[in-house]
Amino acid sequence: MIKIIVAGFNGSMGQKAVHLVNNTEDFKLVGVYSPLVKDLQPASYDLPKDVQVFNDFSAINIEADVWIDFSTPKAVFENTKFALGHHIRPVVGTSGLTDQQVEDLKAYAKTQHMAGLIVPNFGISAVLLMKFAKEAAKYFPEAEIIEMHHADKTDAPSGTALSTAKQISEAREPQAADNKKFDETLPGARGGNYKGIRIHSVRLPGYVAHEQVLFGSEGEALTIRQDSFTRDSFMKGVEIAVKKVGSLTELVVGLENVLS
Ligand SMILES: NC(=O)C1=CN([C@@H]2O[C@H](COP(=O)(O)OP(=O)(O)OC[C@H]3O[C@@H](n4cnc5c(N)ncnc54)[C@H](OP(=O)(O)O)[C@@H]3O)[C@@H](O)[C@H]2O)C=CC1
Ligand SMILES: O=C(O)C1=N[C@H](C(=O)O)C[C@H](O)C1
Repeated sequence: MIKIIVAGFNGSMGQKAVHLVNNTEDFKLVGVYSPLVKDLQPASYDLPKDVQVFNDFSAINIEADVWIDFSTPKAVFENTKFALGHHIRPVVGTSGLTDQQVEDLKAYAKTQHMAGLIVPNFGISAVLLMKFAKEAAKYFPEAEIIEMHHADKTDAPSGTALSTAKQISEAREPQAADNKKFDETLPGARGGNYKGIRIHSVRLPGYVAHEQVLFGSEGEALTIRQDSFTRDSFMKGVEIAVKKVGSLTELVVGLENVLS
């Protein structure tokens, strides 16, 4: 039995994660965490009666194997550190960790002799998009990313877009940073700049999570696109991550590392 805590259980993804845990053989929900939740009735969030509801770190004193995190970009670093420090393996879906924070967490995991998984995107379509983009970058070094999300998403760019940009930048020939002088008559028109890769973030009602990577070269172009139409589509990846995180020996980034 894998004993699980879900952080951010009251959010859109947290509720899906709670449902997944409640309905998966060998998974047991032992606790849920979200700081603003007070006097909550377990039934209102589809929580089994014996689940402990926590609204602050200091009260979390239960035994657990895995910490699923779907909280907020502001909270994810401290949450992950807490889990590692309490020997609960984190499976982190929350976006917003900077490259430096990921490095710091990896180093901290080592000092704690702990492992875990940070997953920018649990969707297989997104995992494949990143794999294909990395491959294409060897031949098409010039790339831009457009990510499109629902209007409630507070952070930009998406974690997936940043992860895609990181992988493209690591795969392509070293390039001079994008230092072309653009005359931005509307500031921000050229998007964010990750090591020379422009990222454009769209936030609109009706969308869930989508990304396009556009590669351009002399006389030709390649576009790779993925679409996540429902939040349920991420849950297969969460299930795999929770089942596989126990076999890892360090803090790892990317679902591809546990897909066989
Ligand atoms: N990796 C992946 O495949 C996916 C990742 N995500 C990411 O997951 C994250 C959550 O997304 P989503 O569910 O849509 O967002 P929501 O805003 O719906 O949920 C976030 C929840 O976290 C709670 N929360 C606030 N502070 C903390 C804290 N310190 N610790 C724990 N919980 C906290 C919030 O509670 P309250 O409302 O009371 O403040 C809220 O219920 C985002 O970063 C998103 O990008 C989303 C989809 C897929
Ligand atoms: O907020 C979301 O919805 C999503 N967030 C993740 C991200 O920032 O990349 C993953 C997916 O895009 C959905």
